[in-house]
Amino acid sequence: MIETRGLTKRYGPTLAVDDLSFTVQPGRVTGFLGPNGAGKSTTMRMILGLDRPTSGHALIGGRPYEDLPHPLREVGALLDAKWVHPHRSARAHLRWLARSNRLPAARVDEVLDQVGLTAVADRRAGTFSLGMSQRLGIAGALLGDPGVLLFDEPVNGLDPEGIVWIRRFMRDLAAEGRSVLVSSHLLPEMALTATDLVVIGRGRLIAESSTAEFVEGAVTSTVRVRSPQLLELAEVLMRQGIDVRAEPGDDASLVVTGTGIARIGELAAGAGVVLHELALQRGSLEEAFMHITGHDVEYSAGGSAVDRNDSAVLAAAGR
Ligand SMILES: Nc1ncnc2c1ncn2[C@@H]1O[C@H](COP(=O)(O)OP(=O)(O)OP(=O)(O)O)[C@@H](O)[C@H]1O
Repeated sequence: MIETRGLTKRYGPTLAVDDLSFTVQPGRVTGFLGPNGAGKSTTMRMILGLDRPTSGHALIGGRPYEDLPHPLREVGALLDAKWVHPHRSARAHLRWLARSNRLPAARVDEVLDQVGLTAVADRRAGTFSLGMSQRLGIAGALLGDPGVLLFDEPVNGLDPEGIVWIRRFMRDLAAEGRSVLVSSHLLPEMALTATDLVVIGRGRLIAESSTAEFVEGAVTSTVRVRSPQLLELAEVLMRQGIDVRAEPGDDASLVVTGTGIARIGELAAGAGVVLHELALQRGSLEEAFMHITGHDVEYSAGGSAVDRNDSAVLAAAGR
């Protein structure tokens, strides 16, 4: 389990992480979601003891990283796949990692096999594609067979096959009972990978919930209604306080927001209005996330744009 409580990091005038408290449960893939510059990497570095919090703390299995007697046995991380020495083979790199962390050498072949790199284990890491480098980074994270794993934007730049592999691999790791925290700036990606979400913006917690709940709140559904009695129908719905709008260039249908098809059908029947079509239209996840991260936090001028952005997310998450 990972827990952060009041975690805060200030770099000079920049408040990179602001009073952040969340929990990452075992047996789940938790997506750590936020736009570029939201503070995801900084948070992960603090969890891993690579950066000192200005205040607050992060705990792994109840202890701060620096108090872990055998860190690699407790926590593994993939932060930057390209930090491997380019002239070292994958196997030599992992052997060095195992030796310097007093882990059994036999683990090297096990993790190479686990990530599917056995056949290229003696090739120099500098010749690896990004996907292979990611696998090598993951092999390193798994050497100590840790219960907690952190992945920083692991699918960035991967081809579709690599993306599918990583998604499945993370889910398998969680199914083994591990706590898996994976960062991304893409909601659609997280919706396919994560069971839970921790969403941050400008260093602050915006939502902590199951992915299903978050997506449900973020995606707006509308209903398209076609009727030969459109005006009467609009009046019936508006009398109930239901939001109705016409689509430009389409005078045969209405778009209704904030209520389901059953209620619209019942209200129409009650008023004797004939319907030709009732169609539920779900907004896409891309649209939802555009709405949520409508402003790039790093590059927006002043604070107000970000505040609007944050409140949109709060509304979307029903908080
Ligand atoms: N070493 C540092 N010195 C100064 N500012 C930093 C440092 N590291 C991060 N920051 C700033 O802290 C904020 C959060 O950055 P961070 O990299 O944690 O965000 P992120 O969510 O991981 O974004 P990205 O997806 O772009 O990596 C940004 O404003 C960034 O410029």
